[in-house]
Parts: sequence; structure tokens; C-alpha cells
Amino acid sequence: MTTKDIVLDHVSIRFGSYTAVDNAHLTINGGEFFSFLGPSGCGKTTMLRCVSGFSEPTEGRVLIGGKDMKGVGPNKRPTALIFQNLALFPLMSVAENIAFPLEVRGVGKKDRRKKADELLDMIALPGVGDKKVHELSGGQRQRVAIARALAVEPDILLLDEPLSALDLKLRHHMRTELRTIQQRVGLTFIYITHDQGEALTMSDRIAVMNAGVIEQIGDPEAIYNRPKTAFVASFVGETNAIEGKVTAQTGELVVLDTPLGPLKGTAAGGRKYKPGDNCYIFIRPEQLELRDNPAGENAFTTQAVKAEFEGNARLLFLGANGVDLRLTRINTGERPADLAGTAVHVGFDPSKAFVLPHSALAGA
Ligand SMILES: Nc1ncnc2c1ncn2[C@@H]1O[C@H](COP(=O)(O)OP(=O)(O)OP(=O)(O)O)[C@@H](O)[C@H]1O
Repeated sequence: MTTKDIVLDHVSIRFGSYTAVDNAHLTINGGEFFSFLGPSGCGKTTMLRCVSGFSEPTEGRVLIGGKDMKGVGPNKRPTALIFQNLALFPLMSVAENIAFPLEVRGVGKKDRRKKADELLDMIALPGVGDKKVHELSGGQRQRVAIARALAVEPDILLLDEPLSALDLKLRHHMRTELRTIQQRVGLTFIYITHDQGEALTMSDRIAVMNAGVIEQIGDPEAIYNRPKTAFVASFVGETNAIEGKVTAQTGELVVLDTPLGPLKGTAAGGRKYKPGDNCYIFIRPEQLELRDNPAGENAFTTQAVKAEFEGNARLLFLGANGVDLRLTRINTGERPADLAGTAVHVGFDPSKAFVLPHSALAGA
């Protein structure tokens, strides 16, 4: 256990009869970049407020560095919080902004400036201390906000959707920046986002939340390639969900009777199914393949509805027997035949598709 470890010990947070966080039980390791990922209203901010000390759990305990935080206010916790709205002071210089929390703590002017300059080096903005905030770009301002949060030398940085006000290109750039800063300072970062791309690219581990419940905790590869619930499979990344009933299972391979005929996939998480169980088979658009004919296992014929060009990839919208599917292909630089309006044969490898019990999908 280090001072940077956080334990959420069976934490539930209720507002009246409404449960915003339901029995969260996990350890975030010191130095980890840990994200809570989930749709709006799933309880991410409520969870973070509990770690920062702005609210207390209704049940359970929050431990930081092994110490129970009950009754310990936000100022007394080794955490610093960064919001989407940075609230930098427009009339102060960049260095004054960064050093402001130190001024509040009575640190002298010279030491404040020294610390601000060190932090500017750390966020790769050396020499801008005397500029005004409005002279910086959005991404630079974001880094200054991080430097200001780091000025008080917290063990844990809590980030609540800090990139959502930035434009797309800058957001992508800042993902790399944030990860680099986190690795440089070696602090625990707890990051909250509804953007799965952000969570996948930056995090060591991700907790996927749905309606107050943590549905899965894992590294980005596990979350994307081995989702444990229908919600995680449908929330993280694009996927095709095909409903069906189990007819047989041999080892990991499960056969489902679906509107597209019998389809075979892999039982996610080593689950065992009985004939008649209602399930989904999930297959990513990039794992669906165009075939020359409908013969063979896991192959069927669909109607191509339309094609979209996305630059790096081509997206094909398919439909058959009331099932809508999406298939993506990498753009090879050559224009393929226009398939819209034609019958196309499609198939997939059973090891690339996973079968999960029927339950709520994201956005459903
Ligand atoms: N002080 C409060 N009183 C009553 N209900 C609250 C309070 N704070 C949050 N909630 C409710 O708890 C649920 C979770 O809210 P929370 O802000 O944690 O969600 P979130 O996942 O962070 O969403 P967003 O991404 O939109 O901020 C919501 O339904 C919200 O309305």
C-alpha cells in the first residue's frame, strides 16, 4: 500500500431513495492512470466527489494510502481536482495562476515563482510564465490548469472530463500530453469520461459504469476485446449485436439460432449456457468479412443498404431479416465496387465474436 493507493470499500452513494453509486468495490493502485467510463448520469462525478471529499459515501469507506477518509475535508486530502471549466484567473500571469494555491498557503514570492517555472518545464511550456492566460491556446491553458493542480504536490489528481470543452483535434493531442505528464510525475490519475476513445488511449485500467454499477474493470484491451456484459460490449467501441437463442455449446463455442440462421461465437468469460438461453452474439464491424459466397460456417447473405467513406475506412450498412449490421474495411487507396443496393455475402470467425447473456445494451 502506498500513499497514492485508493480503496473504494463497498461504496454506495444515495440521494434519497435514488442510488447514484451502487456498491463500488475496487483498489486503484498508486501511479495508475485509472478511468471511470460511462454514459451521462451513470454516477462518475458522484464517485469522484467522494474521493475528493466534497461528499461522503452513504455506505462503505474511501481509503487513501490505507487511511479511512471519513470526516477528512477536501483540503486535508492528498488530492487535487481538475474540471472541464478550468477557472484560470484572466488578470493574472501564467506563473501567478500556477502559483496561486501556494500563495494561499503563504509560500513566499520567490519560492512560488521557482515552483511555477519548474512546473512550466514539466508541462513543456518553459518561458511562458509572464504571459497572460488569454495569450495561450486552449491546449496550453489546459496544461497550465494541470500545473496549477500539481503545485500543491498532491498524490492523486482527479480529472472530471477535462478535455470536453476542447475541439476534436486538440482533444486527441491532449490525450497524449496527459498520459506523458502522468508518467513523468508518477501520480495516480483518476479520470472521468464518457468518451471511450479517451479512456482506451490513456488508461492503465478502466471501470465501465452503467446506472451506478461498475460492470467491468480491466485494461483497455480486455474491455474492448473481452467485454463481460452486453452493456460493456455495446458501449465501448462500435459493434453489431445479433439476438438469438442458444442451441448448443461445445467447450467455448456456442451456437445461436438467430434471424440470420445459426451463428457461432465464443462464450465470453468462460460462461456456460443451456439450450434456449436468450443471448446476444457481438461482432465488431472490423471483424465482419465480405465473402464470395454464402457457403460455410457463420456465413449469410445480406442486402447492402449504403456505403460511407470515412477516409481511413469504408463503412458498409447491411440489413437482413430485420437485423442491421455495419461492416468496416480499411481504405486501401483503391475505390471498391459500389455495393449499395446489391446482395452481399458476409461471414465471421467464431473466435472473433462473443456471446453474452441478453441484458440492457448501451443507449437502449
Ligand atoms: N446532489 C444530488 N442530488 C440528487 N441527485 C443527484 C445529486 N448529484 C447527482 N445526482 C444524480 O445522480 C446521478 C449520477 O450523477 P453524476 O453527476 O454522478 O453522473 P455522471 O456520470 O458524472 O454524469 P455526467 O457525465 O452527465 O456528469 C444522476 O442521475 C444525477 O441526477
